[in-house]
Amino acid sequence: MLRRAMEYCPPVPHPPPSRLGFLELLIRLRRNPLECWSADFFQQPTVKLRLPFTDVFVVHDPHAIKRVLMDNWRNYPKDTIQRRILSSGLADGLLSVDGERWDVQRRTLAPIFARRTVTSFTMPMLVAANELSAKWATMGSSATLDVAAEMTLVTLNVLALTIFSDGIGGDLDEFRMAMNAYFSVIGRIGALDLLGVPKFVPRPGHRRLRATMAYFETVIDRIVGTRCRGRAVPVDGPADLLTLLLRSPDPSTGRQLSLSEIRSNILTFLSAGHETTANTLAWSIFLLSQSPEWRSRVVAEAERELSNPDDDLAERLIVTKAVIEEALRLYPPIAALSRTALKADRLGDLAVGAGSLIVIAPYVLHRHRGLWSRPDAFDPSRFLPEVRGAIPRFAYLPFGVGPRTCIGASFALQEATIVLAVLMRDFEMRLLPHADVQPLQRITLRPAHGLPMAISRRSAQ
Ligand code: HEM
Repeated sequence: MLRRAMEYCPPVPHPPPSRLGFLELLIRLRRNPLECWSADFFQQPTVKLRLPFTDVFVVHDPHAIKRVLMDNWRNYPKDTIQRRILSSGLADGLLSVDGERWDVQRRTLAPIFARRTVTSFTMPMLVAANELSAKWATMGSSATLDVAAEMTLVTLNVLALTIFSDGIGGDLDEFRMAMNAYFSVIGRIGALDLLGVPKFVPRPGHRRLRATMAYFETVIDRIVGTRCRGRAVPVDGPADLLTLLLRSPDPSTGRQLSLSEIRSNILTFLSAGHETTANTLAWSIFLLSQSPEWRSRVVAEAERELSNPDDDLAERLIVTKAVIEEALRLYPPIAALSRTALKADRLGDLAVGAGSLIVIAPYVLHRHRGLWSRPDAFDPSRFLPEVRGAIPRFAYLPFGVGPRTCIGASFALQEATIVLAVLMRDFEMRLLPHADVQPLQRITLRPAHGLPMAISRRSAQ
């Protein structure tokens, strides 16, 4: 009882008590889609809505989720809104392609993200975490920083070190600024998208987006060109993702990815793996700043395990990983997934017409009253190995599920675990008193006003 009274429930927008009208829905979708979920969505398994242009099924019934994302997944391709929001400009990458092209790319890329390859990236992940720690250590005894922005630096650095181990070959800051510009344009759901206005009708900011894409392509082409002449990859090339991409044949046909597919996939990994993991880290640090109990457990584990940095390091950081998984539950970086029904289907008792829009929102699912106890409370113990198996399989989907599940899930979990452990071992991080921390859904779910914190070295205390 006492424990419950002390439980920390982190900030979220207060759900409107009743459904929103269409105009209010449009306004809130543009401002912050999290504000659209009225209280009933957190209680009902599946909700059918009629919008002017289509029926929408908001699906949080585990059986129906299984049908849409696994059993009948070919009937539910990504819809145009998700395609535009998540993958603008990444036309040939795994996130965007469908049908036969997706089959080939997924088969070809799967071994690159297999467990053994990912654990071999422990060292570059540690290098990036230690570089950030060394930078913070030079900043004096009580520096103040936007920790959310710092996390985007470290995750971009991890990707730079694991994709191109010999560096981006230019200015990492310039690349990061281009990434920020890219995300600020693609992250907004506008009325033109909701009303199904075709792609050729210009959206605000999209001219700038084309210039940013051209910049990325030039940088990546220069790196690929330096690494290999034509398709000849040096046999002693570095053991990084670029080498794996250049070498990987499709296991079924032996065909290699084209240079354009390689370029799109590098860009896809950079954009799909950068902000998502950065926000996971930012939310984990924020949640730990509010919980002395979990903070000291993570610090004790980090001090014990980081002294032995083998490839299995992340697997030994059990408490740290539980905190990250709880942060992914409360603030899932991809807060909503959407699909279109190609043909008519049934989801339980409901008939779904061809062309209907299906929305599955991890943000709602993870706080669903019918699936979780104390859904709004921060409690990483739900994810400790002895009880984790009790979480229903389709109740927790930070990485999606089924054939189109996130290919980088183990990469992201390993990276976030290692970086969080290093920073918690080395620093005390306190939220500034005036900080107003609120989640905002753009392309990813991030703290709306950053995460201003006072940082001081733990060894110096
Ligand atoms: C915490 C970090 C991450 C989260 C929360 C996340 C989440 C997701 C989700 C929810 C999907 C499925 C979307 C859908 O079904 O519509 C997805 C797909 C994908 N993710 Fe991640 N992701 C993360 C990190 C990464 C990383 C590090 C990479 C690569 C380096 C990556 C690459 C991809 C790709 C390529 C896909 C498309 C897979 C396909 O369609 O076959 N992600 N991610």
